[in-house]
Formats: sequence, C-alpha cells, structure tokens
Amino acid sequence: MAFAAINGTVLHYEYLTESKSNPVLVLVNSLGTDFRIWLPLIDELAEDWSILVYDKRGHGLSDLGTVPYSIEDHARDLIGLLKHVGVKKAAFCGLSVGGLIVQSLYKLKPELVEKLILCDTAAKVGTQESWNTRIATVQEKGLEAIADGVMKVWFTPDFHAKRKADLSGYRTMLVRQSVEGYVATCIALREADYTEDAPKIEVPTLVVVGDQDGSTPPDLVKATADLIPDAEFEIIKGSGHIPCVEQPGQLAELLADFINEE
Ligand SMILES: O=C(O)CC1=CCC(=O)O1
Repeated sequence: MAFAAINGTVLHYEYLTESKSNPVLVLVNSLGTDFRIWLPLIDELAEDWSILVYDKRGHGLSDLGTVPYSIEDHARDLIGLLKHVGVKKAAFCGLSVGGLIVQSLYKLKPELVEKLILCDTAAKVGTQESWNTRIATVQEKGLEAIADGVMKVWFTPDFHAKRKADLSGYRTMLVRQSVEGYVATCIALREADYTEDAPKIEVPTLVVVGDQDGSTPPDLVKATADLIPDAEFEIIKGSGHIPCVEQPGQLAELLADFINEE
C-alpha cells in the first residue's frame, strides 16, 4: 500500500507484483470501483509482469482532488504516477472508464505505451442523456439509488444467482465510493469522445468484452476495435462488464497471450 501526491492529489497505488527484470503492466479500473477488482487476475500474470494498480482520483483511498474532472485529468494523474515510480514504458489494460483513460494517455504520451488492452470500453461510452440522468440521481439520492441497476450491468444473471456474497461485496464497493468523485468521473465520461483518435493508435492493441456486458455491449466495443488499425478483438464468455472479477481466468489468458507476444 503506497501513496503519492500527484498533480496536487494524493493517489493510492500498489505494485501487486514487482520484479526489476519484468516489464510493467498497468491496470486501470472502472467507474465506482477501486483497484481490488484486479486481484482475482493477478496470480496468472505475476510470474512475467510487474503489475501496477492505483485508485483514480475520487475513488478508493485516493483523494477527491478538484472537481469536476476530465478524462485527460485522470490520464495526467496516471502519467504523474508513472513518473513517480520511474516507469518509462509499460503495457496498459484499461477497464471501461479506465479504457478511456489509457486512450487519453496514449494521445498525450504515446512513448509511454508498449501495448494497449481495452477491456469493456469504447471510444465513446454512454450518451449525454444517460450520464445526465445518472448524475442527477446520484446527486439527489446517493449511490444506493443506482446500485442494484449497476450490478445488473456489472455482472451476469448467473453471477447474481450463484455468487451472492461476492455480489454483495462488490455492491458495497460501489456504494462506499465518494459521491463527488463518482459524479466528477461521470462528467468526465459524458464529455469524452476518442472516436477521431482511435484510428491513430499505432501500438499493438487487444480489445476484449464480456458477452453479456450491459454497459458497453460487444457490438459497441467491436465498433471501437474496428477503428484501431490491426486491433485484435475477443469476446469473454459468461461475463458482464467486469471480466476481471467474473471470468479472471479467461481474461488473464487473453492478456498473457497478447502481452507475451513478440
Ligand atoms: O457502472 C457502470 O454503469 C458501468 C461503467 C460505465 C463506465 C465505467 O467505467 O463503468
């Protein structure tokens, strides 16, 4: 567990595995989650990769910072964190809003990026209307008011039926996030559109999506993959929006095959 002041905001980060001889893989999590969502995935990647995770501002144990934010603010935080830990180049896997953050990071500092994995994300996520409705509900009634609906897009009906304790735990993770940080990141999502930037991505890119993702469905994610030159596209079976929790074995295998490719 480590903390660093980056761009005036204290960020919580951790190397889940660290070996000086291994290349670095940075995992960037989604809206309403903290970096613990990546833990089920780690064992299968630990041998070959130094894995760096962090809580974006307004989430987990990171400070709120000045609200509202843009996706570029989140990306500049990640760039600052990489400088702080001395990482000059890495592979990046971004989940949902994390995928937008790594698209922004690539636009700002492509020299930091060896490979990109875009997981359950797109060049544009949601609409003005959908984000405005969510922002108004959360501001008025808090995260409890949206939690059951969000769980339906995060996880499949099978997960709801068979993993009730896990479902309860991840729901608690969501409702314990800062309302201000959550809303500020919804505003960042509402304003973000990387459609014109996706065709300019020149590093090897893997795009993956859960087959039952209710937030960024396979068709939407595939449309972004189609914009990126030579991007690989894979569907994870039996997963909603958060495959690192629901199908960590499948995601780890796809990641390992892709990042270990020469
Ligand atoms: O929580 C959701 O509705 C799913 C989601 C959208 C953007 C993100 O990061 O997660």
